Amino acid sequence: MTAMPTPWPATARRTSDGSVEIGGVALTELAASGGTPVYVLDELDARERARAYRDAFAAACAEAGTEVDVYYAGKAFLSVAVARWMTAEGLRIDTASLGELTTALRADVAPRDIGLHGNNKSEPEIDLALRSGIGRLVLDSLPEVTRVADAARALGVRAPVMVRVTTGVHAGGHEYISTAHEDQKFGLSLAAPDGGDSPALVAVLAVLERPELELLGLHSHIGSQILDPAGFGVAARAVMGLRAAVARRTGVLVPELDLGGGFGVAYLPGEVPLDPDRAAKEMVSALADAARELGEGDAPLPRLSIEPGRSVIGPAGVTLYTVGTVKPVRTEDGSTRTYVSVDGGMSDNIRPALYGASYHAEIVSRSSTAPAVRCRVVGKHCESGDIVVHDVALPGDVAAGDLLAVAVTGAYGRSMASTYNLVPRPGVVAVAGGVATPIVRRESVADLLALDLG
Ligand SMILES: Cc1ncc(COP(=O)(O)O)c(C=O)c1O
Ligand SMILES: N[C@@H](CCCC[NH3+])C(=O)O
Repeated sequence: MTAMPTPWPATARRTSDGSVEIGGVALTELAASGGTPVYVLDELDARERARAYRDAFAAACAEAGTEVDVYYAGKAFLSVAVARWMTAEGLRIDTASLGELTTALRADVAPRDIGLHGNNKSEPEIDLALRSGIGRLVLDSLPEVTRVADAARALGVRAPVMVRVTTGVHAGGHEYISTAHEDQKFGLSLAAPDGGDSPALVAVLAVLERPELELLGLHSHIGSQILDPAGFGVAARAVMGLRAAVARRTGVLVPELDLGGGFGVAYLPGEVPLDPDRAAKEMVSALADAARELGEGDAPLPRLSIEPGRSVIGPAGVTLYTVGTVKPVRTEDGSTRTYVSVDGGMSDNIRPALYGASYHAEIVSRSSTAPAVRCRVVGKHCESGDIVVHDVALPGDVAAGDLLAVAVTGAYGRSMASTYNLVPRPGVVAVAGGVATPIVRRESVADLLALDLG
């Protein structure tokens, strides 16, 4: 039995017959009993990653004399079971919709350990957040300050809030997933082009004027799939600057800063993920440097929070497909590429089509001594952009019936899945200690037809 290297999950092993098991569960058996495609989540791997963030940030913060809360960003993938794993490892849960919030509550996450994001929160979202007493709502615009304050007044509660700011730091893997540059929909800008108050400062002052709101902190999320931690430091300093401006103007020292998620992972063999220890040190030293430069002297550093999603659940997940049609195709440069079709595609993983994202795949039902050939793994949808893996070397004898696993699909796979072509969404199975536990049921055509009102 051989452990499989990055980007495969921690417990992935190739056995002596060449097939692969994860969490002690043979993928061939999993496919035979439940069918494919299926998302497989290595519980131990996900929990280890959650602990790594908790421990790295707790250590860096303790050294600097402050504390940290780690919120797992449920948008990466949330189910009741995953919410429970995360809280068992000491993480809180960050949600971004009624569905995510309801799932976290269904998992019995303590409401005070839940956060709610959204640039356009609905009335039912705000209402559920306030009624259940969640720990924080992250406000994203000036109108939302009024809406949440009014809703809190109507319910007779005080709403704990943060204000999300955009620092101008442009970081991350793709324009669509960078979130702190100026020309996009999230947050309130720190920039004050006309020399007046920045939109972020205006919103903070508006929060402080409403007694129904309790200002917990300032929030910055600069993007996703970030591999260089420097951007976190720049953002931390910028938010510390706003905190100082608020203190000068009002005397209020905002107690907490959330520096968001976005920690990058290795999708391909040989890639180096962002190390949680490095990210923690970068963020915390930037906070301490900024405090010193701002002349805050002995004042305590703000409490820190972060919101990792992808880096906790992404590498813990693989998608298991069955190979169907295999077709050699002549390319424009005169060479041959083998198109390997699988029984899923862009409906279970939109990231290659949406972001040009790269993935790694291997045959996991057997080993082969056949020389490798250049392959493109494609789905079953009516779209030529329905690509699962752009370029991968697979054994030349790859054939219908082989099982193929794609690595690092635990984040933004199932959570961004669609039913394009009325293809039902795959289920999610957690594997650990030799046991496979379905945690999200596979959708069926009957489920889809149940929505069709005729
Ligand atoms: C506000 C916020 N927090 C956390 C995350 C999680 O990001 P990631 O999954 O890259 O860690 C996102 C998504 O990018 C986000 O928008
Ligand atoms: N969905 C994106 C990242 C999330 C962006 C959320 N702010 C991805 O798959 O990479």
